[in-house]
Amino acid sequence: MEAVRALGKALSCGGAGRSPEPRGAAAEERVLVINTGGTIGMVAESGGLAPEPNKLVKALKKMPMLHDKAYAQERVPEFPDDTLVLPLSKQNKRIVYTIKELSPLLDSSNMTPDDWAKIAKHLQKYYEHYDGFVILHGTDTMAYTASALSFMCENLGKTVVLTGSQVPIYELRNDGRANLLGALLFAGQFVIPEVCLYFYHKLYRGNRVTKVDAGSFSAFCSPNLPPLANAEVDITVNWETVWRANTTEKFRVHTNMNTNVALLRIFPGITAAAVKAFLQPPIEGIVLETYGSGNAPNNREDLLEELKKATDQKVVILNCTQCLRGTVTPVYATGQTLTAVGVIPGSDMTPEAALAKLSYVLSKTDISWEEKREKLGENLRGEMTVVPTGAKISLTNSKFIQVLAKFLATSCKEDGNLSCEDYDGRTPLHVASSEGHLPLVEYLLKSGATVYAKDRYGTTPLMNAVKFRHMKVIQLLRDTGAHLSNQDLQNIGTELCRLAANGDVEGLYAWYLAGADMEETGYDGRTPLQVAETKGNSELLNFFDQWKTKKVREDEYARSEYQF
Ligand SMILES: NC(=O)C[C@H](N)C(=O)O
Repeated sequence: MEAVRALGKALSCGGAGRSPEPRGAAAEERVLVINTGGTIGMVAESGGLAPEPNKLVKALKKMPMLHDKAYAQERVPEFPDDTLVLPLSKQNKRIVYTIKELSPLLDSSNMTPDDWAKIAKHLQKYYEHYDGFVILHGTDTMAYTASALSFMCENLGKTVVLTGSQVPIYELRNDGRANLLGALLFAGQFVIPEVCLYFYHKLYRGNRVTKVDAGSFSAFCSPNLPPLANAEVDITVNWETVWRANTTEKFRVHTNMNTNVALLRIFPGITAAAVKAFLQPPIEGIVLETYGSGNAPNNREDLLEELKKATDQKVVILNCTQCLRGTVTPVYATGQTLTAVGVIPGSDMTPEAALAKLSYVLSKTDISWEEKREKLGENLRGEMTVVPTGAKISLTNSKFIQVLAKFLATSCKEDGNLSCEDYDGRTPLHVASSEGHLPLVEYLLKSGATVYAKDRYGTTPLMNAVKFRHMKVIQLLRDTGAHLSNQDLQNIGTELCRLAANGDVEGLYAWYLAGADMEETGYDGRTPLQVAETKGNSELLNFFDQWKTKKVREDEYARSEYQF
């Protein structure tokens, strides 16, 4: 934790009295790059291409498109050794990125669910310290990792982008530079709260991709969902497609995936003995890769019997098509037979996503076998297309959005996106938080608005709520995962001391709820409590008393009768 704090300090824009960064500089966005290996950082060895540890940062520092040396040298305080900075982007942003190299670096063919867990734990550990995340990964199993992480990351609110390359970044002609740059720009400049995969100018939903080409820079495709964004002459985000967590719960990772799962691809003449052997314990779930729109022979009693026996034994069988594109439908009798023996239709999921989903759902210990089967048929992370049942208010209903936007007195530029911004980059959530409109804040969060949106000045909805002291809104935003950024915490000690000097208990309380450390010292080295003690204000001392004796419990405060 200390190391993280130190890093935060080094990356924050300077202490009191220091010039924070080169004059006139743009806001800095911070991205953590987790390097797991893959071709992007490989060198040729006698046994073939293999990842080379401790080489990437040094090499990137010599690439002007990936490191602005002049800016880094002028920067006060200086960046740590593992931290680089991109040249100023067209959107006037400075993306500062830190590279964490996992050990050992892996060819992705060597990866296992333990490695997915390791990545997920890093995301959890550093979640509040960075605006976005890039995961450098080999292409061979990138679609599996992206799918798995999409389920393991629950209530994700920040952008996570996997990328890699087909040719090492150290070679003259390579795709690594462009892929890394694109991934950094998306992770640092957009709140796309998904596990994404960026490759060859396109940002995809991670659980929708599959590797389709071993010899092309365009290695991936997303057969059943258009890209989330395109990085061509302009960067265009397809906001209508972006998945929203629609939650007021905090980010967490689920890492104990069930490994008793497998993929079984049927083929003409497959024997019942092979299927039987495959379905033996400890197997708990399989993805059955079938023909066309989910078909398997319905004239093979022996085969169907083995499948039926397995589902009776509570083995979960999820049906996916072998076709690259298309979906499992109940059009054919040969498909319906499978459903009759207990096989679950898997819609248009890729086998990679279906396997990861199976592994995730089966690992849940708090739900029954029937509930697990039900969950597998639900769209959990945008991994499959479901035909909506019943009329619901749709976020794609632009009239609805416009009415809401009007109500919020903001001008909405993009239809159907509750995180759309006005000229100053303010979203409806910024406005509702400033106004202290709790039901509306809750509604927006449950409708997919992001707590991590920043306006033109880098201000978040949480800071708006702190400024106008809307305690319950602060609490709700915090519950949803909002946190103070380094920019917010600049000179925080001095601000808290100022509030203490003014006897402003309400102001202190707002910062406290937002997560500020009440022990930060001001410019003169005193803590807010020391300032309060010299004041002798009883309400102030009472506040600090409660804080000190841990009587001030966040949830009690926000929801209780405590009145200022
Ligand atoms: N292009 C690549 O990254 C392939 C490599 N074998 C890997 O998956 O690690």
